[in-house]
Amino acid sequence: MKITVLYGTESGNSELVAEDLGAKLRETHDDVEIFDLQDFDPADLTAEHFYVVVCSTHGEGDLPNTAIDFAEKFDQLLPDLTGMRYAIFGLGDSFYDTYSQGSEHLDRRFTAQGAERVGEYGRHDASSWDMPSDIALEWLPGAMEAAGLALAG
Ligand SMILES: Cc1cc2nc3c(=O)[nH]c(=O)nc-3n(C[C@H](O)[C@H](O)[C@H](O)COP(=O)(O)O)c2cc1C
Repeated sequence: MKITVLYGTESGNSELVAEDLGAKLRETHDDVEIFDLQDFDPADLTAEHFYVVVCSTHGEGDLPNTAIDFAEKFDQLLPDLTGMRYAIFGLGDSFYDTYSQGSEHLDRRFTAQGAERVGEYGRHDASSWDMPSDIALEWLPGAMEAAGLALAG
């Protein structure tokens, strides 16, 4: 199955996570693409692909810069996402009351349009000592198992 990694970021952490998850996925899958959400048209979402979504939180629990236009276009289009499956990994900082809510704006939109989230909702807390990619790479195998997709050990 084709896998598309989508990321929304403001200061680059989610991009690094997306690149590292993409590299891990490419060890097992031939067809893995990675897009910044600002370069991705919501009309291109399809049940033919499995999506791994990585997105941070900015403002007060808001989407990061590179995801804002995508969300606006999505709301105009309201694509039928029936049959589409995705896993999601959110970045945030538990210092904020609005911890990790940025990615949830995408999660809500996707499920409202009929897509199915699989696996645990992944999260990285910038107040922890952990590197975002380390936590994301620990999260990925469970998400891929829930999706029924293989991953190199
Ligand atoms: C100005 C600013 C506002 C932020 N607001 C929130 C927030 O409301 N909730 C949250 O959980 N994290 C918040 N964060 C933390 C970021 O989500 C976190 O640092 C994340 O790793 C950034 O990822 P990115 O580089 O992909 O944008 C904020 C960070 C900054 C700099």
